[in-house]
Amino acid sequence: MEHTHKQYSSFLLTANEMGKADQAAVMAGVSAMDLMAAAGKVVVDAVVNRWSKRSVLVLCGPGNNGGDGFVVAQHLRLIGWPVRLAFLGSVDTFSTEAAHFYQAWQGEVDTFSTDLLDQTELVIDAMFGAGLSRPLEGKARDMVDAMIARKIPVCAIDVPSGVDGTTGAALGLVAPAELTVTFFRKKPGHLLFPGRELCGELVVADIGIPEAVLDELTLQTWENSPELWYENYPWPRLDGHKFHRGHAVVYGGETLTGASRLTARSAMRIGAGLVTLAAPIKAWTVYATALTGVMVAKLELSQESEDFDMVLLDPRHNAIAVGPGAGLAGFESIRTRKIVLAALVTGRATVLDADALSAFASDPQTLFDGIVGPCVMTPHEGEFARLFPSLNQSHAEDKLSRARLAAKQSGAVVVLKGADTVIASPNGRVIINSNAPAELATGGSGDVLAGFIVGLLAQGLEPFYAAAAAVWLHGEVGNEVGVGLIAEDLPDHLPKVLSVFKRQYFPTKK
Ligand SMILES: NC(=O)C1=CN([C@@H]2O[C@H](COP(=O)(O)OP(=O)(O)OC[C@H]3O[C@@H](n4cnc5c(N)ncnc54)[C@H](O)[C@@H]3O)[C@@H](O)[C@H]2O)[C@@H](O)CC1
Ligand SMILES: [K+]
Repeated sequence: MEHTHKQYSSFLLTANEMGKADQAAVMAGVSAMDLMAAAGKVVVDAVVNRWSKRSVLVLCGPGNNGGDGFVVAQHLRLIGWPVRLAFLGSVDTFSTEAAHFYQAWQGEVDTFSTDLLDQTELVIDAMFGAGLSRPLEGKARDMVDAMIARKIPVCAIDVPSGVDGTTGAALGLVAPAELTVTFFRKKPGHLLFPGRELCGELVVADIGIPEAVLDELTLQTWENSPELWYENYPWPRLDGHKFHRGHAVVYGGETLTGASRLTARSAMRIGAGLVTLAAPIKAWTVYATALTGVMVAKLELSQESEDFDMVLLDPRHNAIAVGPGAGLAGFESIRTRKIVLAALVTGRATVLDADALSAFASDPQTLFDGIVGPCVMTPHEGEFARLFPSLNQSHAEDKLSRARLAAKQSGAVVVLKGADTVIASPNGRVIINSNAPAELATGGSGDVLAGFIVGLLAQGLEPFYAAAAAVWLHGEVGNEVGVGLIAEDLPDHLPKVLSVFKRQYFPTKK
């Protein structure tokens, strides 16, 4: 991805990068004082937009987040809101700007005590933002404890205090916000759980940092959005032919035949020109009866992987998916491994999901060594832990870093699934997805995603974009179907979602 203007809005900045953007803005002539004044002002705008006049307690911490709090308090006071302010720091260690707004505050500065919550209807959480380095302790912790117990509505500045803006981790106790106002761009922690949930509604406001500062940063993280990949999206061409739209091959297992059928149907729906489902002979009739638009190839007993090789001899078969329903019981595991390695050795674009990943739990390196071409792996957390034991959750790495390291280690694009799916490329670029509804967490949903990815790979989209586009469309279809969703609905509602997407991004295309 180049740093084109179109992609600017989906950039995500870590706390460190945000600091650099801030410095670059100051170098470009924007005053730090103006930035803090603007930050406070946009928070007030968002507060007034959401709540009617009520008694407010502004909790200010020792850094610039606290400085923003002083600006907010003063503005709210000027428009007639009852405001009290408590400060957990010392003006002597405040930055010049924060000290300026401390001086400008015309009200009392109360000592930091939970008694202040008694007459409070709204808390402005200006304790810690991007500078948080450890869990809250002492008075700050007691305050958060009391805020949680009393369920007082909170508006957080930048992040709810205690949330790491870069990783979304909660460093200890956090009072969830109803509204979080952040500046310039989102941070990964606004999208990654638990941070995402703790933020409540998120408002991203302009505070006068020039867009051009982004050119000075080497950014590698984006929020998933069609902005990133729509220009590459493979729409059917009028002068096209089904062979121009690729030919996906999906391996179907012997027992759970529903999984790979969903994958094959999804690959068709997303526009693969042709789809062949290759299945062991025992299950062949099931597939042949159930599938209409999808061709079914027979893999003879005991020579399934050799027959699979034969299917792949046809150079038009340009994308392969293995995993959904592939099988792990007894010898099936060995067969699944052989099929995976047969797919990979062709060097063609391959999606590996579910059993294709778990089959290599005992020696993941064999799998990684086999990856010689474009490959997308789509583990959920359980599969990820089996394949990357050194990166699993208990090792305290955040989701972003784990996905990034896994992609580097394996050489594949890694789609680490969940409510906050992360798509990582071996070259370090990462996209966080944010449009998936809870309804998508249902059996078969992953099989559909694998089908969307392989269908896009068949049409020539590069793996990182194919994964991102598929994950986004999967989320959109989930939203379209909503409550009561079952996986079968997903491919069949895709046409509607695609036509909305097409109208929005390609208004002139027929
Ligand atoms: N980046 C930007 O462009 C702008 C940022 N602004 C604000 O500045 C904030 C960042 O300011 P800072 O870098 O000063 O960081 P913070 O205000 O988050 O806090 C930093 C201070 O807290 C201390 N600290 C960290 N964790 C602690 C803990 N658990 N217990 C006690 N003390 C702890 C640090 O030692 C440091 O003194 C942002 O979150 C935002 O609210 C705005 O003022 C305007 C512009
Ligand atoms: K905060």
